[in-house]
Amino acid sequence: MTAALHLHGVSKSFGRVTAVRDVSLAVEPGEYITILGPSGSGKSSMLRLIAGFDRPDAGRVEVLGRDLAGTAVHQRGVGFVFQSFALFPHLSVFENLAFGLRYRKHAPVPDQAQIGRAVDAALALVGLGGLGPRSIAQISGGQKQRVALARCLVGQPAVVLLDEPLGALDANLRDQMTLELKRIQRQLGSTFLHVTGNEQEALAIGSRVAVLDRGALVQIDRPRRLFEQPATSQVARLLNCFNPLPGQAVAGRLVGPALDVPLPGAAAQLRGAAVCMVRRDRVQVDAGQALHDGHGDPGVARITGAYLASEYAGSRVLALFETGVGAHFEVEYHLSHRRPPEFVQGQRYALHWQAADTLAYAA
Ligand SMILES: Nc1ncnc2c1ncn2[C@@H]1O[C@H](COP(=O)(O)OP(=O)(O)OP(=O)(O)O)[C@@H](O)[C@H]1O
Repeated sequence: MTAALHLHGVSKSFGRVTAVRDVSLAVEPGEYITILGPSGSGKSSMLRLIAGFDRPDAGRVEVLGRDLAGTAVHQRGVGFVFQSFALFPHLSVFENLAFGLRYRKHAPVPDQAQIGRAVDAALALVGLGGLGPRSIAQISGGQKQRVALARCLVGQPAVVLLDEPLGALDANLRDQMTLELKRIQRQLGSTFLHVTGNEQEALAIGSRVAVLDRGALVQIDRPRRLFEQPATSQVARLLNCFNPLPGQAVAGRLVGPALDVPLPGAAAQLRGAAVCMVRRDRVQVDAGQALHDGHGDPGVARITGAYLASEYAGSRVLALFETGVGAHFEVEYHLSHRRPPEFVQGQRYALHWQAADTLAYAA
């Protein structure tokens, strides 16, 4: 099957900064790809190269098998939704959508009735049927977001690029639009690339998630696999649900001043500087045997930590411990299936988990 979008070894530098580093990526028609990366990892630069706002220094971009080198922005079959929406404030909602169809350089639509049908269909698709006559000043932020999306979709692009599309919305609207974006994409069956710095958004929306780290594509996987098997410690950090434990790998164990845990499986072969990643919701806390070092059971990893505080976040509680290894160690309790005990501030506890649940990486 011809990929909807195919990047072949695409790179782009600005002076000394390499914003996009040898990225290759094939996206099937109908896929919803989220692109996750920290600030400055090259997410927007990658979208801009696909849209044709910038030219790659090396590599090529293809849409539906067509090499886009030298193809102008408006002839690429690619639509772009800006975080700032970039709507025409003096035009009505209807005219914001109609403008592009009427005046675009490639295949403009002169027929008013045809424009009307296309605009109405796009507004209905994003849930704004009947809002065409309103001025942009008379609609809410969430509605502006939908208008920006409809304006992109009305041109029927083969690939839709969304640059942090939910960034300007408050939390409730963001959740609502997360579902809406997926529904709209499914209904259209078109191909979406959606940039975000938010791991929950990336995992919730993407059929696959592509992770960028310093301009390089370090992993692309289905959300569940990404979550369970992050390819690098950087990917694991980005997912924001692991405790990093830095140390030295020696004879099948990760050791440090306050650390001595078994390395699981093939990771037992690691030597030298390494980091273990421990999922916050996989950790058990025992008050009774706080200082027992756990060497007795090779299947269990254990460190000790002094309880600091808890953070309540609705259906979850995060308990924080000072272990002397790296940053604060966090234990997550999903209240639907376990409750935290009454921790005593300053008291030391044993923090333990199945060694097989540890992820380990060379540092
Ligand atoms: N036009 C430019 N001129 C110079 N440097 C640039 C330009 N565009 C991007 N960069 C640099 O390239 C790197 C990647 O930037 P980019 O905006 O693509 O990252 P990002 O992942 O989208 O970040 P954010 O999430 O903060 O928007 C950064 O170091 C940035 O400063």
